[in-house]
Amino acid sequence: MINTAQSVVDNVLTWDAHGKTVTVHAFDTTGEAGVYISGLISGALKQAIDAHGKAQWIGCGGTTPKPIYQNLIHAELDWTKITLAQVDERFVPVDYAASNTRMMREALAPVLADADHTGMTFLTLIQDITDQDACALKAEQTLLDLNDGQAPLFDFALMGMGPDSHYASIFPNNPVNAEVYTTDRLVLPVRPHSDGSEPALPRITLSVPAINRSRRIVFYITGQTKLDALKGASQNTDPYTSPIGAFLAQCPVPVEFVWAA
Ligand SMILES: O=C1O[C@H](COP(=O)(O)O)[C@@H](O)[C@H](O)[C@H]1O
Repeated sequence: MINTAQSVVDNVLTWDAHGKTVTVHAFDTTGEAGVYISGLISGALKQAIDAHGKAQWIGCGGTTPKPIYQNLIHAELDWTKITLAQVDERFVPVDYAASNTRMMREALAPVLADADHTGMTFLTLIQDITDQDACALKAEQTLLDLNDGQAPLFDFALMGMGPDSHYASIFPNNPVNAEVYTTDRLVLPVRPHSDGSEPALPRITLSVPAINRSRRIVFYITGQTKLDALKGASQNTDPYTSPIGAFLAQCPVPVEFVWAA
């Protein structure tokens, strides 16, 4: 275990990282964590619908969040008033095994909009599978169209982090890191690495300024390896080598982590 000075109160771990406090809600099981996070999401969506008549949120891909999405379908929500967009995606057809879109559609199927539009709207970032740059531009336009040409404000962001400390499709040592924190773009293409490190596939990601346009940002991570990676990377704010550390340092809203052993 990484030796970061931390305090633990009522299963909440905290430590300092460059003047900010990293807060981790710890659970013994993924089942308990899943119930907790789906409660956070449904609460935020309900609150947004009550306040603005609609809710918009973003969700990550990978393997960890699938049970969260499967849990969420049991929430009593007016799904027709909700739009879910992706945090990031592999630039692959949406029926491929590697597709985050495929995973999210499968997990959320019972509440997704059908042909009659009675359900939650799901916006995939894959808006063009022939050209990665065009795909990112079209995905950005789709997000703008959702909000009468304005950049959207998300009511909730469900984020994940890999053991290499990448989040969204923002990986250590990728050239996109030079612009993804400061760009005016909402969506950027991410080129694959050729040295065998991740990302092996081309990707499409929301930019950091786009993710920052969230009222609440919650990362869900599991296992000791990821917790240790978070502790280590949170002490390094270099956007090139330590994506999550850089994200925490710049984020204008408090970021929360939920961790299950
Ligand atoms: O590649 C990705 O990885 C991260 C973490 O995924 P996990 O499988 O370790 O949970 C995920 O948040 C991101 O959306 C995904 O594209």
